[in-house]
Amino acid sequence: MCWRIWHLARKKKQIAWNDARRLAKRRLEREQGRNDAADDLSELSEGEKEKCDPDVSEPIKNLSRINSDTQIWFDTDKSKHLYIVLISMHGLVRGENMELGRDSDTGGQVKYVVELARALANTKGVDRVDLLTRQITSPEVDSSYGEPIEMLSCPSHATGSCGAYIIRIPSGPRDKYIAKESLWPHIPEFVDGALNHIVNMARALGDQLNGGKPTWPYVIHGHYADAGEVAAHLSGALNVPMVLTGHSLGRNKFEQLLKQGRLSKEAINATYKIMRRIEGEELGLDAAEMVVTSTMQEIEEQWGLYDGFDLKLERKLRVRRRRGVSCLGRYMPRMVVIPPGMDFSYVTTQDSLENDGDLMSLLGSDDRAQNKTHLPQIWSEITILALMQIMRFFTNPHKPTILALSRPDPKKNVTTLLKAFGECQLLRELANLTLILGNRDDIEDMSNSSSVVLTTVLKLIDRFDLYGQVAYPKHHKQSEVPEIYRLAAKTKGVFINPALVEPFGLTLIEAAAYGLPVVATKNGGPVDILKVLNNGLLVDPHDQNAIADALLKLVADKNLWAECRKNGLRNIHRFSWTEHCRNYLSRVEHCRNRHPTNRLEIMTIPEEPMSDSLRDVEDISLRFSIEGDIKLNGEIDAAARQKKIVEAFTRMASLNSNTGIVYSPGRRQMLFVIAADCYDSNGETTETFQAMIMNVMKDAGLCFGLGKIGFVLLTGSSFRETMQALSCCPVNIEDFDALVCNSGSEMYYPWKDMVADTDYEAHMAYRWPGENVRSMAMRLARTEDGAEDDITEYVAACSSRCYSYSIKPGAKTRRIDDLRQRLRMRGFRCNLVYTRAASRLNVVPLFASRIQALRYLSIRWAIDVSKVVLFVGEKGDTDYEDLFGGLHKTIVLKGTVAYGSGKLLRNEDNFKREDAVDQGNPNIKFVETSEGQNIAGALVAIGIK
Ligand SMILES: O=c1ccn([C@@H]2O[C@H](COP(=O)(O)OP(=O)(O)O[C@H]3O[C@H](CO)[C@@H](O)[C@H](O)[C@H]3O)[C@@H](O)[C@H]2O)c(=O)[nH]1
Ligand SMILES: O=P(O)(O)OC[C@H]1O[C@](O)(CO)[C@@H](O)[C@@H]1O
Repeated sequence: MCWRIWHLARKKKQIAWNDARRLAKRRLEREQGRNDAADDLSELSEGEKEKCDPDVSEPIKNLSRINSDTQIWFDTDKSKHLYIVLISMHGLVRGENMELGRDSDTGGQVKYVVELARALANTKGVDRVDLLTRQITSPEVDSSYGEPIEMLSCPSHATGSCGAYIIRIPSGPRDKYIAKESLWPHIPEFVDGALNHIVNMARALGDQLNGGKPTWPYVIHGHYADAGEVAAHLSGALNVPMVLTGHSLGRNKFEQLLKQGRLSKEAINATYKIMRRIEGEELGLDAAEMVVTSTMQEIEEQWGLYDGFDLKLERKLRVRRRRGVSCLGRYMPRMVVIPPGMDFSYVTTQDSLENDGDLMSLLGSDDRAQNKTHLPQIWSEITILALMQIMRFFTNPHKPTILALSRPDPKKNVTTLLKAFGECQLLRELANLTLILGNRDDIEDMSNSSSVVLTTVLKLIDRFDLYGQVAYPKHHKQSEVPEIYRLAAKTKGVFINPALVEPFGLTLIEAAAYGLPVVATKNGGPVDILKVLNNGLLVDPHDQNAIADALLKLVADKNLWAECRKNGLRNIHRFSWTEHCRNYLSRVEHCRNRHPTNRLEIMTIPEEPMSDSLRDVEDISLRFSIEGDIKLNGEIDAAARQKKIVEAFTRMASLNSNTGIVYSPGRRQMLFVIAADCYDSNGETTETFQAMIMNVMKDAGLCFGLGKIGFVLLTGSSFRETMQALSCCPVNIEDFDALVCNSGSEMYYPWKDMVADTDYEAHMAYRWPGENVRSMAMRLARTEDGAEDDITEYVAACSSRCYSYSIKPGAKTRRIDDLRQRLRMRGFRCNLVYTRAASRLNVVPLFASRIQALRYLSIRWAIDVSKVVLFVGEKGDTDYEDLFGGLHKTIVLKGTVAYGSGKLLRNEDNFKREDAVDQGNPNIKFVETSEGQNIAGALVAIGIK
C-alpha cells in the first residue's frame, strides 16, 4: 500500500515538473512572439500610439459588458433574406426531447445550438437556418438521428416552421456512433458533404428569392473545435465569413487535467486527442472573422491561452484598422461576448412567486410524501415521475435539496462534491443531495469515462454511508428538468456546479430562472454569470471544504438564500435569445468583408427562351468562366448575349480538339487529379512523374474515353518548374484542365491560353500577410542552432501568393507545426508546406492548399467531389495526408515516390497521423505500380467504371 502511494506521489510530482517546464517554454515562446509583433506595430506616430493604448480605447471597454447593447439589428433588416449555416458536428442533436446528459457528448452545446437555430430563424431578415450535424444510423442510437432533414418546429408560427432545419450529413461509418474525440479523421468527408448541401441550398434559395442568383450563406458558424475546423474549410472554399463558438476549450481542459496530476500528457492525449483538438481550435482562430464567447472570462483566460489569440495584440490591430493604419499583415479574430439565452417557455409565474410556501404544506406529512397516490394537487399537475424518482431515495424528503445536474463527465467533478457532502456532518444533517447525471440503463453499457464517474459516485455513497441522503436516479426526460429545479427551489435548496472548469454553465442560468440560488466553480464562465445574476457563491472546485462551507452558508442562512433567489429571478432576463440574435447579426454584419466570387455566383443560369443547343452552349460557356464577357440577369440584351456565348463557345471548342463540345473542361463527368510528388533525394523531379502522367491518361482514355475525364495536376512546384517537367512528357499540356502550382496557391488553365484564375487568387488573398511575412518566415524556420544559409529565399519559385525557400541539404529546419505556431504567435495566418523532398518550403495563404483547390474546382465546374479520383504516391509533401480525406477516391501508386517531406510535418509530442487520416477509408486503394492495368483494376475496385 505504502509503495503504491509513494509511487503515485512520485508520478504526480514528475507530471507536475514536466508540465511546469513545458509551460515555461511555451510562455517564453509566446512572449518572444508577442514582442516581435509589438515591435513591428510600434512604428506609429506618437499620436497614433496613444490611440492604440488598449486601456483607453472606448470600444474595448464595451467588450467587457456581458450584455453589450452597442449594436442593434434594426427592424429595417427584415427585408434581407439571410441564409445562415450553423455546424455542431458530433450528431445526437434533435429538436424535441433532446437526450441531454446521455453521455459526455450531449450537453449544453446541443441545447445551445438548437435554441440558437430557432431563435435566429425567428429573427427578422433571416429566411433560413441550417444546423448541420453528423448523420448516425446506428442501432445504438434513436432512429431520429438518422433522418437527413428535420424541421425545427415553432409553435408560434402559423405553419409550425420558422425556417430552421437540422441537416444530417454522413461522415465516417454511417452505422456507428462516434464519440467527439474520434471524429477528427472524418472531418474532410463532413466538409465535402456540407459543401454539397450548401451549394444546392444556395441555388434553391436563389431560385426562390433572388432571381436565380445563388443565396450564399451570410455566415458559416462552427460550434466546438471540430465544427470550427469544418467551418474554416467551408468558409475557405466559399469565401464566406466564418464565426466560431468554442463551448469548451481544449487548452483549458488540458491544463486542468494536468493539474489534477492523475494523467500524464501522453495519457491525456491518448484519451482526449487533446493535441488534435487544440489544433482544430487554432485553425478556427486562424479563419474566424469573429469568435462568440459567453463571457469575458472566456476571452481573457480561455482563448487567451491560444497561440492565435492575444487580447492586447487584437486590441492594437483593431484600433489600427479603425484608424486606417496598416496592420502589417497581422490578424487576430474579433472576440465578442454574447451570452446565450434561456428558453423561458417552461418558466411559470409560480417560479417567481416570493412567498410560495414551504414544501411541508405542499407535500403534506412524511407518510404522504412517500406515497405517490397522496401527492398534493400541485405535484400531480406536473410531471411527477421525476420527482418520485428523486424522493424515493430520501429518508427525510423535507430537507433542502442540494442539486447537481450535469453530463456524467469527470471534469464536472461530482466526486469532490460527494466528498465535501460526505465528510461534512452538519451539511448531511441539514440537507439532501440530488445527483442528476444523465440517463442510464446499465452502468456497464456506458462509455468508459461515464461509467467511471458513476462507479466512483456509487463507491463514495457507500464509503460515506450516504444512503437515504443522496438521490441518483437512473432516468429523467428533458421535459422533467424544469420540475427538478423547481423541486430543489421548493425545498429551499441550492444548485451546485463544482466543475473543474466550466466554460459558461447553462445550468446556472436555468437554476436562476427557477428561483434556485447557486454555488459554482470559480474556474470559467460562472464568474461572469454571478456578476450579472448575483445569486450565489463561487468556490475553488479543488477545495472540498470550501464547497461544503459555501453550501452550508446558503442552506443555513435564510436571508442570504432569499436574497440570492430574488437576485437571480430579477436579473435572469439578461440572458435572452432574442437579444442574443439581434446583437449577433449586427456583429456579423460588421465583419462581412468577404464574398463568394462572381464565378461561383454564375453557376445558375436564368431560365429564358433559347434553343436547346444554345442553352447547352451557354451552359458550357458559363462554366468555362467567361463571365467577364457575359453579364447575367438581363443586363446585356439577348442578341448581344447570344453572340458572346457563341464566340466563347467557338474559342473553347478550338482550344481542346480532343474533347469536343460535350466533354469540355467544366463539363467533364470525372476529374482525374495527379498529385504525386515524384522527386529524388535532391528535390529534382524524377522520370516517374512523366511515366505516371502517361499511364493515368492512357488508362483513363482506355477505360472511359478521354473526353469524359478532365485532368488536373496538383503540385508544390512552381509554375515554371511544372511546365519544365511537363515539357519532357509526351502529352499535350492542353490536355490538363487545370494546373495547380506552388502548393495550391496558383491555378492555371492550359486550355485558356494558360491564364491564371484571378478569382481563385482573390479568393486566396484572405489574411495573406504578403511581404510582411517574407523575411520573418525564413528567420523563424531556422532552428536555434542552425546556420544563416540553412534556409534561403528561392526567388525563382516565388510569386505574389507564395514565398519559396530552399533548404540546404542536411540542414535542420523547424517542422511545420512548430513554425506555424511561431507565425501564429506573431499574428500571421499562413499555410506552410515542405515540398520537393524537403528541399523547399512554401509559405502560401491560409486557404491555399491542394485539397482546397480541388473543392474550388468542384464547385466551379459543378463536378461532384465523389467523381474525383486522386493519384498519389506513397509519400509526398507535408500536405500529403490532407489529400486522403473527403468524398473523392484516392489511388496510391506504390513505388512512384521514394522521397517525401513527411518527417518535417509534426513534432513527436503532437498528434498522430491516425488522428487526422481515416485509416479505414474505403475510398483509398493501393496499386503496386503505375502500370495501366493496375490502375484500371483499382478504379474498378473503388467503384469507378
Ligand atoms: O442529465 C442531464 C445533464 C444535463 N442536462 C442539461 O444539459 C445542459 C448542460 O449544459 P451546461 O451546464 O452548460 O454544460 P455542458 O454540457 O458541459 O455544456 C458546454 O456547452 C455549454 C454551452 O455553450 C456551456 O455552457 C458549458 O460551459 C459547456 O461545458 C443543461 O441544459 C442541462 O439542463 C440535462 O438535461 N440532463
Ligand atoms: O469536455 P469537453 O470535451 O471540453 O466538452 C464539452 C463539450 O462537449 C459536449 O458535451 C459535446 O458537444 C458539449 O456540450 C460541450 O461543448
